[in-house]
Amino acid sequence: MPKIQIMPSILAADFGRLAEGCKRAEEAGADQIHVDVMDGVFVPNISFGPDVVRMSAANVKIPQNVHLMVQRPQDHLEKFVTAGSDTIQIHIEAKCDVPETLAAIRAMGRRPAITLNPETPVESIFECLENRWVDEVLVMSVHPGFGGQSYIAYVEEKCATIRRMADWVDLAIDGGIDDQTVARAAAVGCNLYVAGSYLFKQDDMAAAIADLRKQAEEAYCSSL
Ligand SMILES: O=C(CO)[C@H](O)[C@H](O)COP(=O)(O)O
Repeated sequence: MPKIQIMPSILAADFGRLAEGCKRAEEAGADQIHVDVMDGVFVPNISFGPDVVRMSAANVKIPQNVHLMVQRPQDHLEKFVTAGSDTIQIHIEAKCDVPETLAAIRAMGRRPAITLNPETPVESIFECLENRWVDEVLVMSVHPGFGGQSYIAYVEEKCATIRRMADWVDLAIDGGIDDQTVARAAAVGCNLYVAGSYLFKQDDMAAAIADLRKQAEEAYCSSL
């Protein structure tokens, strides 16, 4: 079974105390910090740039999982690598040469990942899996751009297809993950869980992370 990992999204942290938010997530048992980068073009919102990745990397020891919701990821890779990104997720819908951009991420010593929006057919990423251009796939279970949206269940079919095709890949899910949805995502093969608003609103984030992890492990095991 692939390792179950919980990745709090600092999009849901207090922007006035981001460093504290990163440390709080690490101390609560998070496996990675998820940083949502939005350019206001690919998605209708603007969030963080490489300096926020640099800040997070300076404040925690766990890896930086960086989600580029940007139109032209190829123009920004070096800055995000230098800032301390460990995994870099680009969108299949971005305006770039996808194989070339994924190869560039790998050549810079980072983990390449491909992301797809809820309405994007799963077939669009088959080539990435068949050629092992990626170490990770991120399935969006909300329309990207904002935290706090409801989980879109129809993406589960895509997750199941990806897991059937690639037992080696880290399969992440992002959007609306909480104590009601994590087991559903695990049952279709997801092993990495991005959770923003649910985790940051908790008084006891450590208990919430432990609960998500336990639910995910049980549901993943039962699906085997
Ligand atoms: O990528 C994102 C938005 O584009 C966020 O990571 C995602 O929505 C997580 O937030 P929440 O857990 O609040 O749904």
